[in-house]
Amino acid sequence: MVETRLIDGKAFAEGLRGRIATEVAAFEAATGVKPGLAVVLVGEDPASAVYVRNKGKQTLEAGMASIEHKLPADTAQDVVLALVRTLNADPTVHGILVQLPLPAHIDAQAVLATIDPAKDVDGFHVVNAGRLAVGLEALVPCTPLGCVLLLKDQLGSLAGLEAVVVGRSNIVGKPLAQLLLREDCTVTIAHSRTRDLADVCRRADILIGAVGRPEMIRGVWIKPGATVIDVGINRVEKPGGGTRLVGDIAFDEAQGIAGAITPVPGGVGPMTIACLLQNTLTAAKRLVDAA
Ligand SMILES: Nc1nc(=O)c2c([nH]1)NC[C@@H]1CN(c3ccc(C(=O)N[C@@H](CCC(=O)O)C(=O)O)cc3)C=[N+]21
Ligand SMILES: [Mg+2]
Repeated sequence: MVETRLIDGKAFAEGLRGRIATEVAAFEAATGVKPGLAVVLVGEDPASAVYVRNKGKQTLEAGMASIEHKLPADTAQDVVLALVRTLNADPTVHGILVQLPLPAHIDAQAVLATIDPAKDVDGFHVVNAGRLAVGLEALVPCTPLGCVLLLKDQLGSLAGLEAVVVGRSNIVGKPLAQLLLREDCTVTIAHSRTRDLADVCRRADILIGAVGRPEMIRGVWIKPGATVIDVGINRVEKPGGGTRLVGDIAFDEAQGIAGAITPVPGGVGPMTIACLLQNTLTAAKRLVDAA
């Protein structure tokens, strides 16, 4: 039995946001440019509205400008594309985030492809995905970046470790595998069709849940002492009524097995927003250097 450490992503993210705020102030003093983040929200998904509000608040707290565009759910795709082009051309905007998911009548790939890759602070444009894959300077997706920052804080060097990423999405699983490769991990991407998933997970020194299925990864799938990162944010019904958030990992079962684990909430989620602010500052610096 090991004592399982809690990885406090909320506290780490707070510290990171403080360091970013200091850098933003120095950048503005040196260049006269205040980094600006534009967030586009189409429709009224309540969870998305909460995330967008948190992003706006933390952007302002970091000393950056927050530009919010809220469009009705029935907005035509051409209108969204025209807004993105306007933001691409706006010199006060250094980062553009179009909140996903988009309503079904809008082709998300077409919208992402329209964002200037230099302002693509989500790192979802194919140019940034490709640049990450071939090892060029890129804007890197925020959730994977946050996971790697937590892992390096816990473990120091990740070189040679076995990492298993459960989940193959374009926004988490695939870019996270690329980042872990860059850290010299031995990387496996597992998913819903993986055979003997429990055995694959038990190989992992670093186990990452990014499938979006509540508590799917069980305690006995974890190698004793492994570092476990839970990307899942699933809202589930409580037995007595109401809802609560759970991750993709059965958190209670992991106690006494995992060496360390991120909680949900308070783990990866806050790191995602901190990394978004980091990417906005990075984009602003590169845009000013290129001007
Ligand atoms: N273009 C785009 N980029 C995104 O990065 C993006 C997106 N679309 N669509 C939605 C998802 C989700 N997402 C989260 C960000 C922060 C928390 C977060 O801060 N969570 C807190 C609070 C959770 C809660 O209480 O609801 C926590 O885990 O502790 C969660 C989820 C970013 N997303
Ligand atoms: Mg996923």
